Amino acid sequence: MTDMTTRDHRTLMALNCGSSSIKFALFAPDRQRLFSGSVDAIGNGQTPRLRLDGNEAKQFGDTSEGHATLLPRLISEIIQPRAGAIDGVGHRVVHGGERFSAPVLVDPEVRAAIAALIPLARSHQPHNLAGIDAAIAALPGTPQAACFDTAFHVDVPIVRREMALPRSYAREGLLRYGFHGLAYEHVAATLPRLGLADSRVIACHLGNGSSICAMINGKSAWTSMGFTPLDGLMMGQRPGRLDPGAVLWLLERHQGDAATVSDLFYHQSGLVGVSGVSNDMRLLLASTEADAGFAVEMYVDRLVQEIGAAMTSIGGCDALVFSGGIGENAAPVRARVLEKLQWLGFALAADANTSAAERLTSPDSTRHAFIVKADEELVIVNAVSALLQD
Ligand SMILES: Nc1ncnc2c1ncn2[C@@H]1O[C@H](COP(=O)(O)OP(=O)(O)O)[C@@H](O)[C@H]1O
Ligand SMILES: CC(=O)OP(=O)(O)O
Ligand SMILES: [Mg+2]
Repeated sequence: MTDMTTRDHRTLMALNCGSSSIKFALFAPDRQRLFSGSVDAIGNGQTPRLRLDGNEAKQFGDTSEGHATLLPRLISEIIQPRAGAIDGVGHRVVHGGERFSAPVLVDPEVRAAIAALIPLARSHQPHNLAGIDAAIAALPGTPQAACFDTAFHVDVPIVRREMALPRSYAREGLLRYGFHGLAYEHVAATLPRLGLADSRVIACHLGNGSSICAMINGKSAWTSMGFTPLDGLMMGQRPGRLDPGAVLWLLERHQGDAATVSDLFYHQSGLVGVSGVSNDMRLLLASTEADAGFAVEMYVDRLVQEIGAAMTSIGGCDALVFSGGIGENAAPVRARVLEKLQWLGFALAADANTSAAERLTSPDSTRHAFIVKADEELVIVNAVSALLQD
């Protein structure tokens, strides 16, 4: 039990390890953000870059480094000297499987259960665990909480959570879990301010991993990712929806070597695979290579296809929301998507789009599109705060 007085004195840290990035934020006891930052371009051959409080990015580590080596230094050299005492840490954990549908405090048994889900989120779960381990090492005895990306989607109707396979597999846990739930929870919390509390909203979270969530009244009703974060949209390094026949063909082509095919799907496909240039949308938009343009066109086309699936699944759409590194910053991608959806009544306001205004459509547009900046860290810190009050 923790009383209100204790709660009022907690400084909390949120750590969000994505497939190509680490995002972090420190919150004062009054829940004001003390500072925040990110390390991006991890694991794609570029030098990782650290950005603090929106200041200019600077090199952090070298090209060969991944989350596991960057995290301990980030915590001890960058975060701890600025934060002072830290009283609790919340971590994004991408896969919660069937067991975790709400945030939990991490103990060795919970850590082991999170580790057991590594095969279902190979390019995330190890990074999430690296964050947990680094924080435990740097802050021994400090409560650590895990907040799950899958939890937001637990109420998706079962007919959409199961696959068209013998139902015995679903009983073994072969279900469409969906991901990016912390990002969608923040979008859902923002909808009332946009006048969209009681609406059908298609939220497109477009980062290195990209997905869509169709929400009815702020609750997930359909999502494009599935059993793993490989399904749905084309992404930075992942192909998205694939014909299962192509998976079988690739396995045969590689003499049954599942590790090679897994690496192809998690790291060498999507924007980087198609373009042969990079998974980084900034580089693709600036590139003169024909395949870079082709990859961006495919990304947009696949996105529009899945928006269609999302809309028909929930019987319409009152508004579209863009978030994530691409959704918030890649104006040409947003413009192409909204041009392709013009027939549905989305009238792009070109200036608003170029300047990344909150509303991207003109006042007389039949349907509106918005940018909502992703803030998984806020969702995480609120969850830790609630957990520590129990
Ligand atoms: N100014 C920008 N213009 C275009 N794309 C951008 C811009 N800034 C970031 N991005 C893209 O956002 C993607 C990373 O998104 P982010 O949400 O940070 O990743 P993660 O999924 O790892 O959290 C990369 O493809 C990156 O190129
Ligand atoms: C679930 C997922 O794809 O996450 P990220 O966007 O961090 O890759
Ligand atoms: Mg992301």
